[in-house]
Formats: sequence, structure tokens, C-alpha cells
Amino acid sequence: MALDLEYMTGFGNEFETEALPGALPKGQFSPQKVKYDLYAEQFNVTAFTAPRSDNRRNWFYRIRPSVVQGEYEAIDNGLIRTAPITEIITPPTMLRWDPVAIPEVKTDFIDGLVTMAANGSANGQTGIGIHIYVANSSMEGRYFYNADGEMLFVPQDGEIVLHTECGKLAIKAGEIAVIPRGIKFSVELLTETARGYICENYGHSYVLAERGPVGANGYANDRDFQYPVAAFEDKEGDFELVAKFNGNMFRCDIGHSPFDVVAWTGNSAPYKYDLARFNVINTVSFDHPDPSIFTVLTSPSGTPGVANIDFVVFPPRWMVAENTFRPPYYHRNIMSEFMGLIEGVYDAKEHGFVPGGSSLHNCMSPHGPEAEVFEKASNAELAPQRYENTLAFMFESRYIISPTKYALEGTERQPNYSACWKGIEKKFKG
Ligand SMILES: O=C(O)Cc1cc(O)ccc1O
Ligand SMILES: [Fe+2]
Repeated sequence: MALDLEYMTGFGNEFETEALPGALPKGQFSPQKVKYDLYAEQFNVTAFTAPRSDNRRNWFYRIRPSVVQGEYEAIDNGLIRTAPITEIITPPTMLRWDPVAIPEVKTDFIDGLVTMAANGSANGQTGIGIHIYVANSSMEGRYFYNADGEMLFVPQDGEIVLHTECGKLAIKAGEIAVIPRGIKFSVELLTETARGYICENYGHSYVLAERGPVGANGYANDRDFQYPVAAFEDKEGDFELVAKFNGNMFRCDIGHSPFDVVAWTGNSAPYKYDLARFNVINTVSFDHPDPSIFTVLTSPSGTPGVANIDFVVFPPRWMVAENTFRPPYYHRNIMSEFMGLIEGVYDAKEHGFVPGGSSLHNCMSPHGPEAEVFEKASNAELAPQRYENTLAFMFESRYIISPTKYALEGTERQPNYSACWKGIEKKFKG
């Protein structure tokens, strides 16, 4: 059953929303008394002193302040890992995985998180964690927040509702959502099962990629990013709050729903985006442009033009390049590339890279089209061609991406991945 939720629009806007009339104070943030006897609470995901253009914070007007909760205790990390990954040596090997299977036993979003890889350092606020979620149950009486980073959801199967302190977002395959660091949320399944990818960004929050000479429009347009309206619940019970903090999982009791925010204002709320809105820009002459033209969101690293993480999509599009080898070129890159497939077929790999699967081509490790794709594309008639039935993505990072022990040794790893290049022949007849 699809949900028809109301959203506000505009990337990073300073939003104002109230679920009860007059709940949001006017003209100030912290009046002596807030209407409806709500508590005011500030939420900062940047330092107080971050420049205005970078500064992100919200003010919440809530039934109880967040300090009303129990004591934290450590819990098992399950298959969740955090950078730096030290449990195994990172090999330069090209890696590929089958999809993680949906479990048979009852599994909610938290229980079904599997970390595939990570880089940088969560404690140092650089790098990313890459996880897969597989679930067959909604989170019941359980809430979660991640102090280690913001979470980019890339659903691959099923439809979920993200209930958050700021309100609700519904997302399905072909859409994405970002939950800022620290925002409490729970995941409800609208379908029997759900699977997707998560990029946990320990670094600078995502921003929209620059457009350069392309001009004032195109790529991801600000107006297509959707934010929730305030939607509070006034609910008491024996609930649990789970936190990911400095690489470990903790829990505490909480006697009420933390989604008790009646009104909020600010620019650090969760948001969603339909990837079909991405205005794809590509060559109309020759050669294969670099995939940076497909960047939806980027987390700057501090060095201009070099990303902590770029989120890049490969959407359905026209291919018209003349006298050009059209699929991705053979490639070695300083940036490390983790890829996933939401649906269909990816042009460089027609076999073995399946929806829900993943691949990793690390810093300077060679990769590119499999042997058969090379043959086909080198001999194809170069008529305009519509790429349909395809939606791949890439998490591309300046830091070497370390697979977890589970990723290297688990059943999803394809041990024969590099065989896809074995059939590449010497053709040279010099
Ligand atoms: O498949 C990849 O490796 C990603 C990729 C795609 C592309 O079109 C050009 C370069 C590149 O790294
Ligand atoms: Fe590449």
C-alpha cells in the first residue's frame, strides 16, 4: 500500500512546520514558555561557529526533551562495522558480491544491517560506511539514531516509511533518502520484505554537486528534494532507543515515542529524492565523459573537487556518441569505487552484476567492461540508442575502501569475479 504523504521542497531550505496551530514560536527560538507547554531543543549537525553557508541546525518543539531517556548500555554489534576496519587486511583485489538474502527469521532494519566496507575514521569524521539492509519486519517499539554519520538510503527492493523526529518519508526503489547524523528514526515496511544499500557518511553532510558551465539548471535540481512536515505522536510504553556511537551499538530504555516533535524549524531535516528527476547530461558529440556528470550528492573532503563521497547514478538515458566506444572505458582511478545495482543491467557488466549485488574497485585497481561487452561495443552500429531498464549507482571516495571480514569471507562474495576479464584477447597485429 503506497502512502501519500505531504512534503515541503527545496534542498537545504530553512523550513518551518507545525502540526498544531501556533506551536512554532514566532520571531525567536527559545521563548520563556512555548505554546502547548512544549520544550524547545536545539539540534546542531555543524559546529556553532561553522560559516553561515555551511551551518546546519534545527529547533525542535517537543513534548519532552531528549534527555528524558534511560542509561546507555553496550549491545552486540552484529554484522555492523565502522571505520577504521582493522579486522582484516585490505587487498587491492577487484571484488563483487551477490545480493544479501532476505532472512527467514523475523528481522527488522537494525537486525538486518550488514556492513560491506568502510573507509576513513568515524571518530575523525572522515570517510564512509557501506551497509546493506535486509528486513522482513518493521521496527516495533524501537527507535534508532546514528551519531557516527548521516545515512543515505538507496532502496533496491520494497517500500519503507522512515518515521523521524521531523516527520515521515516514504521511499521505494528508484528513490533515495538522507537522514542527518543524530536524527532519531524507525523503519516501517510497507511491503513484506525490503532490501537496500546505505552509505553512512562520517564526513561533511551531502550537498548538491556544482554545475559549472552547464549553468543554472540541470543535474539534481534543488526543488526536487522533499522534506517531511511535522507529524508528532504522543505515545507512552516500554520502548527501546538504539544508538550507533563511535563504532559501537548501544541501547537504552525510553518510556515514550521520541517522535514527539509538534513543530520544528531549520535546515537539517531528513529528505528524499526521486532519481527519475535527475536531469541527465551527456555528450552529443564523441567520447565517453567521466561519470562525475552523474553526481547527485557530494560530501566535500576539504580539498576542492575531491570528494569524501560522491553519490553517482547511471540512469536510463540516450546514447548518441559518434565514433566512440560507448560503455565505461578500461580504468584505473585514485578514487575508490563501490557500485550497486537498483534494477536492470549495467552497461559494463551484462552478467554477474545483478540487482541488489555490489562491486568494489579500489584505488588504482584496474577494471572496466567484461570481455563480451568489449567485443559487442567495439562492433556495434552507432545509431542513437536508448538505455532502458538500468539504474546503477556508485559511492566514489578519495579514501581506500576496506571490505569487512564478512564481505571477504561471507557467502555473497563471488570468488571468480576477475574471470569476467579472462577472455580479453591480444588483437595487436603490429
Ligand atoms: O563502472 C565503473 O567503473 C564506473 C565508471 C563508469 C563510467 O561510465 C566511467 C568510469 C567509471 O569508473
Ligand atoms: Fe571505474
